Amino acid sequence: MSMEDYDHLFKIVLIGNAGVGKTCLVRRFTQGLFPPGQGATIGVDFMIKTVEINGEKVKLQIWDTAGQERFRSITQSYYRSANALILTYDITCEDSFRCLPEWLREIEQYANSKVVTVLVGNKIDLTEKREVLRERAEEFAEAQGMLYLETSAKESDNVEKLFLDLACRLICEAKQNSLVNNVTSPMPGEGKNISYLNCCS
Ligand SMILES: Nc1nc2c(ncn2[C@@H]2O[C@H](COP(=O)(O)OP(=O)(O)OP(=O)(O)O)[C@@H](O)[C@H]2O)c(=O)[nH]1
Repeated sequence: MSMEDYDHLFKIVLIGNAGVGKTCLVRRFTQGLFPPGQGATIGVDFMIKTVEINGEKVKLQIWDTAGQERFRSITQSYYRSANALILTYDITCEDSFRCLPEWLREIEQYANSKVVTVLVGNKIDLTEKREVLRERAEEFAEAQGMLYLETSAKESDNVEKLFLDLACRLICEAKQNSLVNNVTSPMPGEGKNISYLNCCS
C-alpha cells in the first residue's frame, strides 16, 4: 500500500444532454439513492467513491457536468484530465441519441486521446417509452470504438456494473501502460484493445 489511502486514482467525467440522468446515475452509485425531483446541474458537481477491486483500493473522482448548452464552456475544461468519460443518453429520447455525434466532436476536441469512453443508454425501466433500440445504439458505439451499457438509475440496474467495470478497465490500462513504458515506447493506440468485460472477470 502506498502512502495514500488508495492504490489507484481515476477521474471519471459524465457528459450528455440535459435530463438524461447523469446526476441520478452518480447519486445512485455514490449514495445508493434515486433523488426525487432532481434539479438541473449548474456547471459541474463532484463526488468521490473508493471501491475495492481484486484487493486494490481504487479512488474514483466522479465529475457530473451540466448538460445544458449554456454551461458548455465550463464543462469542456473538465475533459482534458479525465481518464474516462461516460457519455449518457436517454433511451426514451431520440433527440438525446441524435446529439451523440456532437458530443463525440467535443470529446475529440477537448479530451485526452487515451480517454476510455463508455456510451450509456439510461432509463431502461421505461420500457414502453423506448425510442432508441438497443441494437442501434450498440452498432453506433461499436463503430465509434466505444463500450456500451444500458442502465436504470431509478431501479439501480447496471449502475454498479458501469462504474466497477470501468474502474477495472482503467486499472488494466494503467498496468499495461506502465508495462509498455518500461519495455519500449508505445505505438499510438497500443494498449487500447482490452475487452471491457473480460479484464475483471
Ligand atoms: N424513469 C427514470 N427516470 C430517470 C432515470 N434517471 C434519471 N431520471 C429522471 O430524469 C430527470 C433528469 O435526471 P438528472 O439526473 O437530473 O439528469 P441530468 O442528465 O443530470 O441533467 P442535467 O443536470 O440538466 O444535465 C429527473 O427527473 C430524474 O428523476 C432513470 O433511470 N429512470
